[in-house]
Amino acid sequence: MLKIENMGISINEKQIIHNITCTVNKGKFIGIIGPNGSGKSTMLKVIYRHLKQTEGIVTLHEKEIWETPPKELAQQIAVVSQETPLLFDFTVKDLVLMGRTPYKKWLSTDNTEDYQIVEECMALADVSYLADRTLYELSGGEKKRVMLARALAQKAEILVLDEPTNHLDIEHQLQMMDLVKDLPITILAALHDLNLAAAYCDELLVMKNGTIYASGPPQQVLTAENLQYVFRVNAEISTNPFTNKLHLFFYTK
Ligand SMILES: Nc1ncnc2c1ncn2[C@@H]1O[C@H](COP(=O)(O)OP(=O)(O)OP(=O)(O)O)[C@@H](O)[C@H]1O
Repeated sequence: MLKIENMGISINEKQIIHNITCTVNKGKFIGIIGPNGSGKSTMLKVIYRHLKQTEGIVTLHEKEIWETPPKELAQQIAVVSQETPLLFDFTVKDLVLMGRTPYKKWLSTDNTEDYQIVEECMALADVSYLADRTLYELSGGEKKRVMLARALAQKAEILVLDEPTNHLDIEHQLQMMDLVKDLPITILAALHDLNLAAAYCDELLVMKNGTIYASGPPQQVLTAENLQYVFRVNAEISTNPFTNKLHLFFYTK
């Protein structure tokens, strides 16, 4: 269980996020939504230890994440961030294999199991056909899927995704969401597409001005009133006739 208590972070004396308290239960798909600049990425960066909180604590299995050795944490939390690493000369296969690093001892070589996991994760992320290409030769969406394959190869119990569907065409957006939804692990994803968030997430954290404004199942938090207050748009709440999931229509006037 991931627990965040009174967490906040200030950068150069500017408070970016504050008073974040939430518990993420095992196996749940948690969506983080909120307008631009509301603090979604910053909150995720603290969770995957890219930034250190200046207030409060973040624990995984009751242990403060900053007390966990990096290798051990990498076995527990995998990330697909918004940035692509500058590893342009590596082939896709090699990049995905890097996901196995947290399981390696000093100077140990990759084994059959590692290669099997790499093949399996490339297939899941639909990038097997790119295996021998370098990152430099890929489109934005292809890179995103390669980064997902690498994160999957990490076999972590929590997968953090910062705008995972950004750059993806509609087929790959749905494929990505279907894939992560079916994983037997905890997912924490910052999402801009509120209809995807409504359709796939078990719970949503709605952020505004650096803190959590509302949280709960999509039906509970995606109300016209909340959407007007948080996103400053009008919304008609409906149901997708094909999936039976919540569907939102937006308008401004
Ligand atoms: N390193 C930094 N130094 C100063 N301010 C920062 C830094 N990183 C983020 N911020 C500011 O913190 C706020 C929250 O940023 P963050 O990237 O977390 O928002 P977000 O909700 O993910 O936004 P978006 O939807 O646009 O990706 C923004 O106002 C941003 O300008």
